[in-house]
Amino acid sequence: MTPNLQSLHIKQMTITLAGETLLAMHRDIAPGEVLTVMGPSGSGKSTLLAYLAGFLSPAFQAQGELYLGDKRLDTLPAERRGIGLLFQDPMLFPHLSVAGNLRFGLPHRAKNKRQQVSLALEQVGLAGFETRDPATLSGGQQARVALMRLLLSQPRAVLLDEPFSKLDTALRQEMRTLVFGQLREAGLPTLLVTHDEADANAAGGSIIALG
Ligand SMILES: Nc1ncnc2c1ncn2[C@@H]1O[C@H](COP(=O)(O)OP(=O)(O)OP(=O)(O)O)[C@@H](O)[C@H]1O
Repeated sequence: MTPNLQSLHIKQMTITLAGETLLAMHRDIAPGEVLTVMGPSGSGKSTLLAYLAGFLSPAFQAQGELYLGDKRLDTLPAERRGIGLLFQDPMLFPHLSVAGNLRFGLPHRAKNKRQQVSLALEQVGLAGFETRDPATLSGGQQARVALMRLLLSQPRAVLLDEPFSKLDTALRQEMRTLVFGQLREAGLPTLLVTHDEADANAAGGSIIALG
């Protein structure tokens, strides 16, 4: 089934903190596009991600609207927005096997779960890893499982928060190619927050500088 690809629309967004404007943005992110956001500490990168994902602290006031295609998101709670997140820590569940972690990503109604999990592992060079305990995987292998758990959850848009910063240099380039390749192939609008210019270059899209 081909998913219905849609753009993410950030419309007239202004976020204020104690009466001061912290962030303002008006931007569309097309299917398969990666928009990179860079900026110094305190410039509002985490705040932007929290606004988009739906867990902005009540300390902030947000104005504007957020849409995925023509569906309004900013009035929906986080779990109904269809936005997937990938952080610097893979955050695999330690009490579940690799397959259990991937099955967790799959929607309840998904068919052929076992097959989908095996296929996802094959796609990232981890065929046969189903029964492994995540703690026995290398950092790069854990990052691959986290990526596939995200994709299996069928997000409609993706937020990446410094996703490569914990990986060593050699692995970092490999993971950039894998992550951006998979997200582009899936046609997902993606927003990347990073301090690393090499991440931004690998993402291949526009760059917004905050602060
Ligand atoms: N819950 C909160 N209540 C009040 N102020 C906050 C809260 N969270 C963040 N801030 C403030 O909002 C501003 C933006 O913070 P934010 O965490 O978004 O920056 P950042 O760009 O992600 O920084 P870093 O790169 O250090 O993670 C900062 O001035 C910070 O002190």
